[in-house]
Amino acid sequence: MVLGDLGSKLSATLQKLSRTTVLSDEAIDECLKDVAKALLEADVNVRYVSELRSAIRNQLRLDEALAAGTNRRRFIQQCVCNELSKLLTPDRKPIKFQKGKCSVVMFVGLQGSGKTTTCTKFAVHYQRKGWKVALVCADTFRAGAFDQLKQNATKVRIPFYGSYTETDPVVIASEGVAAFRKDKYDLIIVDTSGRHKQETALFEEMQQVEEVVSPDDVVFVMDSHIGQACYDQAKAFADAVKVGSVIITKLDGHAKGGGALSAVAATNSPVIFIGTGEHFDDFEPFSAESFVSRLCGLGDISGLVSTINEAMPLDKQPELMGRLSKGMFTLRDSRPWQRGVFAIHHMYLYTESFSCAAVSVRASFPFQYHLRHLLHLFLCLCLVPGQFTLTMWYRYIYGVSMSIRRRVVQIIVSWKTCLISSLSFCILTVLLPSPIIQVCCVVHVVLHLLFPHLWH
Ligand SMILES: Nc1nc2c(ncn2[C@@H]2O[C@H](COP(=O)(O)OP(=O)(O)OP(=O)(O)O)[C@@H](O)[C@H]2O)c(=O)[nH]1
Repeated sequence: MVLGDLGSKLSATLQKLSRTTVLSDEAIDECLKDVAKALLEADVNVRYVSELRSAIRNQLRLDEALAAGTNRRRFIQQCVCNELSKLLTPDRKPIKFQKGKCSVVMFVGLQGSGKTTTCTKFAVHYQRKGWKVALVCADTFRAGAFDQLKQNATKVRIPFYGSYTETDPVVIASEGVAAFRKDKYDLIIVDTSGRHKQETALFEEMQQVEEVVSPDDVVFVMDSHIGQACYDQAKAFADAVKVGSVIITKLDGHAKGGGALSAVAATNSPVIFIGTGEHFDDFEPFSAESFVSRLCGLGDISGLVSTINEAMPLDKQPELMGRLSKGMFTLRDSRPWQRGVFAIHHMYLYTESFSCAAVSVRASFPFQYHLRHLLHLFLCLCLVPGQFTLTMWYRYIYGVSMSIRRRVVQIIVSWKTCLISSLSFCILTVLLPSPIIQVCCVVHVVLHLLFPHLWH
């Protein structure tokens, strides 16, 4: 999970509060101190941390007016989440593009922040929705920038515009945008050179590009590793051009990520996507509530629902709803959905949302501690072989009585299945490093090897 470090510290703090027997003022103070410490360590700007702390304090003062029976611990956890969400939700709403109306988006940011890669990811995201998308390379500063964009665009089959001979980015940008506008593209994405706030000439050039292409949105691309320096850099860009959205990149590494909060505050613009890897699929739409909820370990049911909506083949949904309403939903029915989840590489998010949701019912469900592992196990059994049904359990039991000779023959016959499922489990063990899963995986692989006929 992105921002894993900050997330685990925040959820540990909030869980510590839930375990406190007497919820005294000291316990609350200590909780707020731990939250502030976790945020500071994650490079969140000092000013915002102290603002957040006093905002939570103010909300807690209202606590006295709470109706009897309200769970104070839950209320405090909710306050922390709400205030963090507020920090990530500026007044300005994300700009909505319309298919059929030609929109231009200009990408700006520091050198090496990941603009060119993010431009392609952004283009791919809209291309998959059926939009007509094009890329323009207005980066003449870095040698090889055009080649990089050309390579990326060719790989994903998106038309592009750039020049090896023209050195003026303003000319390239205006020619490229005019050409694609003429061809009625839905979305034209302009990549610009990376620059630093001290480079006045490059800043002026960026303003000139903005003037000629008149973008509908200017996206500030920020590397999540830059830490406390982020606020000043983001502010310099926001003062120079009309930044309307932010994309945070490289959240897959060891980034502390608190800079995201600073970038939002400095530009007063929402984070629209996050980059979580070098591949074009490593790109996630950003929702402040879901993000903060997962960060605080409170589960993300709305995220799970939207993931399911994305993953489930649309033509299967009415049929599925019908079966659900008749109480006829079986493991077999959930299979296309599971495969869909795999297909869009959301497995991690999916299990994460589930397990977080399990943690959130901790108070009301006595076996909740094991629920998280059971859910992982369930997913592991259902998802990986993609063939598991309840009847398999019975076949396991009957398989034990088979003769050794038949077992050996079966193993030889179905070695491919064994190999694939063993490899799948090894990958799963790496993805979900929980001891129970590891034991289950080993047992499962052994059973596969001993009774391979069960998978036919
Ligand atoms: N791990 C990781 N790497 C990324 C991500 N986004 C981009 N990168 C890598 O960061 C490096 C720089 O990315 P570029 O897209 O070339 O950056 P740029 O902002 O266009 O660079 P300039 O044009 O010099 O300003 C490349 O090696 C990318 O593969 C991300 O989300 N995660």
